[in-house]
Formats: sequence, structure tokens, C-alpha cells
Amino acid sequence: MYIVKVLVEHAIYKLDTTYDYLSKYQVLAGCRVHIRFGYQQLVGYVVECQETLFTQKQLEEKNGFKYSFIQDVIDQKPLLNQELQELANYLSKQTLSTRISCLQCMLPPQLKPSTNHSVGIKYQKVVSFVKDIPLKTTKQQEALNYIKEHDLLPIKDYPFSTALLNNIEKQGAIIYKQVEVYRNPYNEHLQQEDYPLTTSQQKVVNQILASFHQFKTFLLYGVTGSGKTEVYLHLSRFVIEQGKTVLMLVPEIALTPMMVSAFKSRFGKSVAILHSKLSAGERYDEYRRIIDDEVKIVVGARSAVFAPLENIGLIIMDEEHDASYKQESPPRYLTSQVARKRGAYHQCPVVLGSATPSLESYSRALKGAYELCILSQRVNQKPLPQIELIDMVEEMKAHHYEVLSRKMKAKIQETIDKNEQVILLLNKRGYSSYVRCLDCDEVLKCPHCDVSLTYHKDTHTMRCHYCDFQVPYQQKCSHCGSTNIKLIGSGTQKIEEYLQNNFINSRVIRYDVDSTRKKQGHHQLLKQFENQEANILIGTQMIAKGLDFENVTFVGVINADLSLNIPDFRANERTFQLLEQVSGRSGRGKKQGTVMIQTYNPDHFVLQCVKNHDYQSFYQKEMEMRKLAKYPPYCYLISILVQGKKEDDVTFCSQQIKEYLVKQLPKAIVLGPANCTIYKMNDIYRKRMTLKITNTTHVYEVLHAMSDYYNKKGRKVNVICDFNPYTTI
Ligand SMILES: Nc1ncnc2c1ncn2[C@@H]1O[C@H](COP(=O)(O)OP(=O)(O)OP(=O)(O)O)[C@@H](O)[C@H]1O
Ligand SMILES: [Zn+2]
Repeated sequence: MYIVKVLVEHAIYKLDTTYDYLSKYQVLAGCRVHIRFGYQQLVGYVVECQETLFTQKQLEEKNGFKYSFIQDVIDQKPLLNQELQELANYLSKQTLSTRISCLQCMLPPQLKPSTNHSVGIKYQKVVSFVKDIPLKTTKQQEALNYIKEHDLLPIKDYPFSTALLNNIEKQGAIIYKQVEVYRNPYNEHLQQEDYPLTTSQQKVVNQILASFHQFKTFLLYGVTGSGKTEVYLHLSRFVIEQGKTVLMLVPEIALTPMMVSAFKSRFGKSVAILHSKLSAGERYDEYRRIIDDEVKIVVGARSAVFAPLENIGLIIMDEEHDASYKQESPPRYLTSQVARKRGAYHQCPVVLGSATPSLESYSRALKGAYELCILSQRVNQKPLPQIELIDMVEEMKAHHYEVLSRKMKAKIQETIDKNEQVILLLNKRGYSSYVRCLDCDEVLKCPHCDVSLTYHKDTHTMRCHYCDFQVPYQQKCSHCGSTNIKLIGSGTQKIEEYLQNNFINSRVIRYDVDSTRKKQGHHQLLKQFENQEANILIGTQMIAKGLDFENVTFVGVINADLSLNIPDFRANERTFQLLEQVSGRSGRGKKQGTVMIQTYNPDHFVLQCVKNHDYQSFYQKEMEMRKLAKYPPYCYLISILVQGKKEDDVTFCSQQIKEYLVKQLPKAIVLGPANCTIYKMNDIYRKRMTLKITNTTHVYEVLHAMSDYYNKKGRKVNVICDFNPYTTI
């Protein structure tokens, strides 16, 4: 008999201890089982299975509790290999989350431990050759010869009628078979050759391959358009030729279409794609292809870092600075941390690539913790685009109150007149930012959150971007009943309309969360733009990264100050990255590109550094400020969010936690508790403390104890600890 230790996923309680069950047979660690838990039947996850010589009765007498038997085993073989199981333990410690939540985040939704209904395997009817026998007609005979050479194809792929095939089948020379097929999410890719590398690209490839068999982190700092993708492709080719596999990570789904086609067109079927927009069936199939060893390269967003690849020879993280690499629900991990952990396990290089590296990574590279590789020029030796800052205060003085300055308007018209293309960035979706009553000054707010509602013209609704609350738009103030109300501020939808109305021959595509909601939305819109079906692409930060359109010669930023004014210590860094990245979309082909950036702060050092494409000065200056204010990379940050339904409870408990932390961690700096920027979200009150530490000793134990205490049944608040927080709204 065996004692099986099982982790249990419970809908309400956070259970992180294992429970002992009995089994007559051995069950492999990593398999899911059905168990009885109280009155419920639940799915559990086996972490250990040990043989015992005691009987059930003896065990119960010895340990003083009743044992029950596992009901049945769901998986034939473990879903996660040893490496990933250990990784889950590591993550759970590092992020203060339950082991089961770590296991959950590693699996595609259909395979998560809480569900046992799997998406079915898809079958296809194929023709299978049986034997050579004399057939009735020569036509049938010819067909049989053909089938012999081209066995196991789906019926529709044969150049004969179904009737003819049926006839041959009746005579017994062939049979029809059902075979498993994989749903293939991206199958229309042309075969494409690698470009020969430039000298500087080759140098980088050599530098990285010199450490092919060891774990080392490289920071590839290559300006926009310097050909980093080609470096990734060449490295990957080398690695798979050595019989190893490649993990290629991209920040978010918006970027995936171009990276996917680059990899698919070179490596075809040996590439698997993992991201959240695939259908359940597609994701399940891609996952199975990886487990079944049919895949050499996995391209995917954040959670693909857990892809069950064996024998990894290279891990790449493109656009390493991107905030979407931070997971914002439990377990709140940093992708680079997981990638490096896997790199260490497989003893392979980890390449972090970016044109605007995060301060954390760049400072590590300067200290020698990472090895720096540099591509300082664009591929065709072309200079980076010229950037002009447009002072919007001056526009006001000249009584020009439109969203686009006179210069930018002229430049857009000029560009489309030359049959070239324009990309415009406005980091705000929706139509208008908010609605204000001109009589009573009331702004229409979300009833559940501390934010104003945004007007969406396409659906004629007012929507909350935090909780998705929506109401139909009314031409009437909800407070005083006046009809004298005004839509204030501009979002992408409004600019789209403005562009259509104000420019001759403009054909506009809007690219934001709302317009790309459909499954292949991103892919389709970008394709239309690539095929010149539109000449202006207006979008949110989604358009800033990775896009490579050779006919784009003008990039305009409508309001650079939006991200500068966010109350977050990374606001400068984010703004620099966003502006430099979006500028980098201009002039990537043969023609020279230009950029205009509209701002009310043209003298701000971030804008000055962007104007000169000067990452070094930006880095120096921002690092000085971080040092003075004691922010990362000069310390570690941990955010502690206290939330609850009653304001008083939140206030009281926050204070209690603060006292506990100050006492337990005398060397740490504890900021707060302060109300969050959005104090009330979804009817929950929220206060935050920020812990600054330079040394992590004891920190995990102290926080573990605190969060265990508060996150129990019956407590009035709940506490979320976030190591290396990225958003603090
Ligand atoms: N060796 C090469 N020879 C010719 N063309 C190349 C070569 N390498 C890259 N290119 C082309 O240069 C362009 C820019 O390359 P790529 O998109 O990889 O830049 P990048 O470094 O990823 O830039 P970004 O950070 O802005 O996304 C692409 O159109 C690519 O096809
Ligand atoms: Zn809301």
C-alpha cells in the first residue's frame, strides 16, 4: 500500500499543506487524482507517493486520524516534469503564493488541476494503404499506386473523387482510419530564408555562442531596427542543429504576429506558439506537441516561460524591459527571474534583448552580472529618425486648440500624399476621457471604483476601465439633470474620427484593446496596414513595440505627458521606453523617417534624451534620482496591499501591519500606509505600504507569517504582498 501526499485546490481557502491519502497502487508525482475532501469531490495534485508496510488500521491508530483512499487517477503520466515541479516550489517561496497556484499557472487552462474536463483530441479521417491487389479499372490501379506513395493523407488531399476512393476501399486495397491531428493556429506562412548577418550581428552571435554550454545572462542592447530578430533566428538555428531546444519569449500578444511569422517561416512545424488568444483546443494541442517532443522552438508570451520543453539550449526574452513580463495575479513572478532559473537548470545562455533596457538589467550588465552585447546601429547603417518636440503651450498661445498641432497636421498630410504611412500614438483608449456637467461640475464616475467613466462612441456607453462597469451614455447630468454636459479629453476613437474628417485620402486603422478583441484581430489589422489598405495607424502603447513596416516614414506622439504624470517611480523610465520605441517605428525601410512628439514639458530631461536618442544620459540621470530617492536598482521593493470591504478595518489593520513590520524588520524602510491611487476599486477599499530593503534575510519568513495570519477565513481584510511590483495604482 502507498501513502500519497496531495495538494488540494479549494475554491475558498488558500490551502498550502499536503493531505495524506491511501492508494493500492503507486501514483507518480505530478499526476492529478480525484479525492474526497469533506463532503466534496475535489481534484488533487500528487506531490509524493511512498510505500508503507502498515495497514490502514495501523496507520489510523498510529496517527490518530482517518485515512481515505484516492478515488481515481486522472493522468496517465505526470503533467509537469521534475524540473517544473521544483520550479513551482521555488516560485511559491519567492512570491508567497500557494504551490497549487504555481502549478496552475504553468499549465494551459484545460489541464489546470482544478478541472478534469479536458478538451478532446481532434481526429481526422485519412486514407491508409493496405495491400497491392488487382483492381477493376486502370484508373483505380493508378490511384492505388499514388496512395502507396502518398500514404495517410486526409481524403480531400488526394487528386481523386471520393467515389473512386470508396470503390477502392470496398475492394480492400485501402482502409479509412481516424488519426489524431493537432489544430494549427498559424499555418499560412511562406518559406523564408535567413538573411546573411551583418558584421556586428555576427559578432553578437559569436559572443553568445562562446558560452553555449553554460548558464550566463546576456543583455543584448540593440537600437531600434538594429536586427535583433535576425540574431535570435541565427542563434536558434545553431541551437536546434545541436539537438537542443529554444524558448523564445515576447512581451504581449500584440507583438506575437510578427515574431511568430519570422519563426514559423524559417522553422515551420518545429515551432509551437503559446498565448492566451489561441482557442482552448489550439492551446491544448500546442502543449501536447511540446510534451510529445515534436517541437524544437516555443514562441510565446509570459506564461510560455513554463513551456514543458526538455533539453533547452537557449532562452531569449525579447523587449526585456516590458511591463507585461510581470504577472499581476498570483503567483506574482518576474519572467526574467523564472527564465534565469531555467537557464541555470539547463546550463544554457539566457538572452535579454531590448533597445531600451530596464535600469535593473543595464546596471547589472555594467556591474558584470550580465554580459553586455551591443548593436549600436541600424542594419542599413541608416541614422535613427530625427525627432522634433512640439511645445503645445506655444500652440495654445497661437490660439490653436486642436489635438494635433499645425506642424503635425501638415506633416501627416504630406506623408500620405507621398503614399507613405503614418503611425500615431495616443496612450488612451475610448472616445473621450470623461463627461463633465458644465452647470454643476459633476464628473460621471464609476459607482464601484474611484475613477471617471470613459465614453465609448462605438457602443454609445460610458465604461469603467478597471471593473468593466458600463451604462448607456445619456445627454443629461445624473446629478442635477442639466443637459449642458461636455465630453472632455480625447481617446483613440475620437482621434480616429478626427483623422477621417480632417485629412484628404486618409484611410485609418485603430489599434487598441477594443479594436483587437477578436481572436485574430491583431494579426488582421496589422496585415491590412502592411498591405497598404490604410495609411494611418492610430493606437495605444500596443503599437510602440516590435512592429516593422518599411513604408512608415512618420511617427507622431499626440500627448507625451500622459505617462510622465503617472504617480509611479518608473514613470520616467516607462515614458523614455515608450517614446524611444515608438520613434523606432519610423524610417525602418529605405526611406529616412521623422518623428514629432507633442508635449507641454519640452524641457523635461526625459524628452530631451528621447530627442537625442540618448539612452546613456537618460540612464545616468535617472540612476542618480533613484539613488537619492532610494528606489530600485538601489534596493528591492515589496508592495503590501491591504484590502477590505470596510474602510475602518482597512485603516486599522494597515496600521497594525506597519507596526509589526517596523518591529520585525528594523533595517527596512516602511512607507505608508497610504490610500492607493484608486482608493476604492470594485467596492473594495485599498491601502498600500511599500517596503524598501537591501537585504532579503528574514523578509520571507516575516511576510509569510503576516500574510498567513490575515489571509485566513473570517479575517476582515486580505493582504497581498508583491515582490518587485510593477503597478501600484
Ligand atoms: N542581416 C540583415 N540583412 C538585411 N536585412 C536585415 C538583416 N537583419 C535584419 N534585417 C532587417 O532589418 C529590419 C529591422 O530588424 P528587426 O525588426 O529585427 O529590428 P529590431 O532590432 O528587432 O528592432 P526593434 O527593437 O525596433 O523591434 C527588419 O526589416 C529586418 O528584416
Ligand atoms: Zn469600476
